[in-house]
Amino acid sequence: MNGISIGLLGLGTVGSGVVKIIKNHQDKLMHQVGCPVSIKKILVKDVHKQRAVEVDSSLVTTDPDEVINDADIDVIIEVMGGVEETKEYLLTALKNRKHVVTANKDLMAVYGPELLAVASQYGCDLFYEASVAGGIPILRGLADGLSSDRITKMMGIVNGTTNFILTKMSQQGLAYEDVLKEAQELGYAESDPTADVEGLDAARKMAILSTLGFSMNIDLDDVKVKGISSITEEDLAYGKQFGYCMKLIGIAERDGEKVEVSVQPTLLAKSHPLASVQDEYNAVYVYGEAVGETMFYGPGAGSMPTATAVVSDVVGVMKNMRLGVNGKSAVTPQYDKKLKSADEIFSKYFMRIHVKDQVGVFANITSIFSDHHVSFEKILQLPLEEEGMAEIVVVTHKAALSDYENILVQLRDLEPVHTIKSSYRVEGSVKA
Ligand SMILES: NC(=O)C1=CN([C@@H]2O[C@H](COP(=O)(O)OP(=O)(O)OC[C@H]3O[C@@H](n4cnc5c(N)ncnc54)[C@H](OP(=O)(O)O)[C@@H]3O)[C@@H](O)[C@H]2O)C=CC1
Ligand SMILES: N[C@@H](CC=O)C(=O)O
Ligand code: NA
Repeated sequence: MNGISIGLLGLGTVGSGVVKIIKNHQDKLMHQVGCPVSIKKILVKDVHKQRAVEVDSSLVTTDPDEVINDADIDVIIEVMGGVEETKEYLLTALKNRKHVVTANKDLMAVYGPELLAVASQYGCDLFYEASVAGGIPILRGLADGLSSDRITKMMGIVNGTTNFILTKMSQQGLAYEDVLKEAQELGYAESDPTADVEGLDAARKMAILSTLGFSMNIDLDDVKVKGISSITEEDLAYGKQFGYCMKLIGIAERDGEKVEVSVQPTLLAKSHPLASVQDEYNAVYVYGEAVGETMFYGPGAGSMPTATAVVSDVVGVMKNMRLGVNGKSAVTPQYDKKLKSADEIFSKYFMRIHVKDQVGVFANITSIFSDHHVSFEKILQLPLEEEGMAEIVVVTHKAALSDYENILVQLRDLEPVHTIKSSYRVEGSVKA
């Protein structure tokens, strides 16, 4: 090979990191792949925009055809985001027999299987390491490092923005809106941060992760999602008092042939390995039948960490080129999808409710729990400032999700119950 030409789609946070790594690590890249790597064309929306990195203005274009249809370009790096239009660009590129590297979880969570099939049909690689947990090599960890094992559980802090927000809120008492703004300024958040704070970004990553880890096509719609925007200071304080910390956790668990996948704010026992993951850092805890516990930790967002994963994928493409095995690494899922029903999903739960402070209320509430065979691990009642009102906080023992949901319905119908203020999944145990 005389050299590898790259077409870059996007020159924002990640794209500028890619340009810097290709420029600054040229020696290392040459050594790994045996030829120079250069960027031939860069697609942007606005050619006049000030960039975080210096690029020759002749490289920059607003015409996608100059990139995806350029016969001299070998590899397309897609770091522009978007779904439908972007998918069309990548399909064109693959059909033009260009290898593709993408950081786009929105795209891969929905069209991943289709794009991978087209890639292998045209003998091309399609790598997407940066789409899950930014700079952490988790997809390679699952596809290569743990390929001989049977994965039964994955728990991930896979969204840097929300972990940053929850860390600053609980450790420094900062306000949600202020910390979100800081996460946006630091380039962690998506251009519209709704997907971050409402859990959709993490859900997309969990769909990609569980599809690979469980070798089963998990669709985005299969992932139950709840975000962090309604978490209050009181929830964080009670969590702390009980020995837990609040994290947005993606959980993918397999029992036998059936799996569950969800993303939700979770109170984690402080002794859990994921509890120490702070700020914008991500981590994925993976349990395999043979290997036991493993944890992959690192920066899940930001320009240079994400660009590292992108350029490492390019190195993967180039190594495959030398071996003549491009397009052969995608493995079709081994299993048909089987999802657990609500009576097959078990967890502990935290609930905070406001009730009228009158005779018999406590007994009414506890009898609803016992009618559904759910017992308490912890329970607390405190008077509220409002006259005649009390707050009850419980942590249950493990219960079926179906039972817990029925309890919530019955509590809402119980006259002395004023509001169910919050309800969260709980992972791990805290002893007194
Ligand atoms: N930021 C992060 O930490 C991470 C991001 N990702 C993913 O990487 C991708 C890029 O993210 P990020 O760099 O943060 O995004 P930015 O918004 O910073 O950059 C997007 C770039 O793409 C260009 N672009 C967007 N739409 C079009 C279009 N229709 N036509 C031409 N150019 C377009 C923009 O052009 P212009 O500059 O002219 O507006 C910009 O340069 C996304 O898929 C994101 O989810 C993945 C992991 C981490
Ligand atoms: N917005 C995402 C960026 C990386 O995927 C995050 O905050 O994790
Ligand atoms: Na990654």
